[in-house]
Amino acid sequence: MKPINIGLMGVGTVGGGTAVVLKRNADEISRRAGREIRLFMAANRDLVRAREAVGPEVELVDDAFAIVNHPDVDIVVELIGGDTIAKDLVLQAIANGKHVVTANKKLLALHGNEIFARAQEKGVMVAFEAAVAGGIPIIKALREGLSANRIEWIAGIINGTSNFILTEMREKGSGFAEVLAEAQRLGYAEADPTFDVEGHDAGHKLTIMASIAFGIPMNFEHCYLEGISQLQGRDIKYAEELGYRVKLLGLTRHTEAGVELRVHPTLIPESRLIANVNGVMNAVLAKGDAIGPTLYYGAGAGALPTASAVVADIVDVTRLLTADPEHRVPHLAFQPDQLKDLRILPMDEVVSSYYLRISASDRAGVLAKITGLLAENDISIEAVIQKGSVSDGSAEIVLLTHRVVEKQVNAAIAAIEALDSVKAPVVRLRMEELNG
Ligand SMILES: NC(=O)C1=CN([C@@H]2O[C@H](COP(=O)(O)OP(=O)(O)OC[C@H]3O[C@@H](n4cnc5c(N)ncnc54)[C@H](O)[C@@H]3O)[C@@H](O)[C@H]2O)C=CC1
Ligand SMILES: N[C@@H](CC=O)C(=O)O
Ligand code: NA
Repeated sequence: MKPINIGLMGVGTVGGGTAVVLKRNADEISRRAGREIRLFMAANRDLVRAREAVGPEVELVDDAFAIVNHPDVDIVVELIGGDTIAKDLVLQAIANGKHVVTANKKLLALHGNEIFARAQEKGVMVAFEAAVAGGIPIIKALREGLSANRIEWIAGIINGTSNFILTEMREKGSGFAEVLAEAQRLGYAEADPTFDVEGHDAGHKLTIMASIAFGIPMNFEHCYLEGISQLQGRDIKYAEELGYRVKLLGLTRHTEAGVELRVHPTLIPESRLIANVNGVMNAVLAKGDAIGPTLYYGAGAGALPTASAVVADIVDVTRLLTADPEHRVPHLAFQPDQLKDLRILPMDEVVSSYYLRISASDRAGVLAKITGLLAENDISIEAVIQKGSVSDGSAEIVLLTHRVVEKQVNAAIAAIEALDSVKAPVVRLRMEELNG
C-alpha cells in the first residue's frame, strides 16, 4: 500500500519533536496504522534549523502554502501557531480536501466553529489532541471514553508554564521572571508568554474541552481569564497554612442556569491528587454522572510529550482515511447538528468559595465590622486567621468563606474596602473543593 505522506508546517519545538518521534518509532507507528507513514515535506522559516530536525531526505521549503497545495501530501500537520497564517493554511488545506492535524489551541478556540464547519462540508478530519494538555489523551477520553456520560464539570491544570512557575516559586522560592525565562528555554511557553501567565492559553484549552464535553460551540469570547502574574507569595503561604495549594485552574461546569467557563488561580485542598500536580505536568479532572470523577495526568508541554499526541492523531487519521465521513467520530463529540448554544454564565452568577485577605488597622472591633459586612451579604465564614500586627500598625485578616454567588462577595468586598480602617484593596481568590 502507498505510504501516507505527511506535510509538516512549522519545525520548532513541537514540529522538531514530531519529526523525532515519526523517525524513532516508525516501525511501531506503521504497524499500528496499517501502512507506512512518512515525513514527506516540511516548511519552516529557518531552513537550517529545520534541516537538522527533519534530516536530508525530506523536501524542505520556506513557504508552507507549497505543502497545503501539494497534490501528494495526504495529511497536513500545522505546528506554526497563532491564528493568522495558520488559519489561512488550515482553511486552504481543508479546501484542498486534505486532513489536518494541529496543536494550535488558539486557532481552534477562536476559529474552531468555522474550521469544523468547513471540514464537515469537505468530509475531512481536523485532529487536535495536542492542543489540550499536551501529551495527555484528554480529547480522546472526553470525546470517546466518556461518551455514555452527562459530563457535569471539568477542572484542569492545563497550562504547563504557569504550573512550572508556581511550583518553582513555592518549592525553591525562585522569582517569577527567572522561572518564566527557564520555561521559555525549555520550550514550554507560547511565542508570547503573556498567553501563559495571564490565563489565555488555559482559556483556549478550556473552551475546547467545554465544547466537547457539553456539545456547545466554541465560546472563547465569554471565557473569564485571570492569570498568575498578580499572585502574591504571601497568599500562597497563607493558603498553605490553611491546608490549600494555589493552582491556575480552568474550570467549566454545566449548571441549570448555564455553563461556567473560567480560568483563575484557585485554592484546592492539599489532600486532592490534583493539588499535588507539579512542574510542567498537567492534570484534568472530569466528572461524569455515571462514572463519577476521573483524573488524567501527564506532561502538558514540551517537544516529545506534545509530539506524542500529534503522532497519535496522525495514526488515527490514517486509520480512518478510508472510512465514510458519516461514520467517523464527530470533531466535537456530538453530531454537528446537535450542538446547543448554551448560555455562558457571567462571573457575577458563578458560585464558589472564597479566600479573602484584608489589610486593616489593628484596632479593636475591626474584625467584628468585617464579619458583620459579610453576614449582611449572606456570606458565612469557614475559617479566619489573623496575622500579627506589622510595623505600620496594620494587621492582615485572612478569611475563607462557604460557597456563595460571586455578586455577593463583590458587594461585601466593596463595603469592606469602604471602611476607614481598611487601607488596601482586598485580595480575593476563589476556592474549589473538587470532591465530586
Ligand atoms: N511548545 C509546547 O510545549 C506546545 C505547543 N503547542 C502548540 O504548538 C504550536 C507550535 O508551538 P511550538 O513548537 O512551541 O512553537 P515554535 O515557535 O517552537 O515553532 C514554530 C515554528 O514555526 C515556524 N514558522 C513561523 N511562521 C512560519 C511560517 N509563516 N511559515 C513556516 N514556518 C513558520 C517557526 O520558524 C518555528 O520553527 C503552537 O500552536 C503551540 O501553541 C501545543 C502544545 C504544547
Ligand atoms: N504554553 C503551553 C504549551 C502547551 O500547550 C503550556 O505551557 O502549557
Ligand atoms: Na492532549
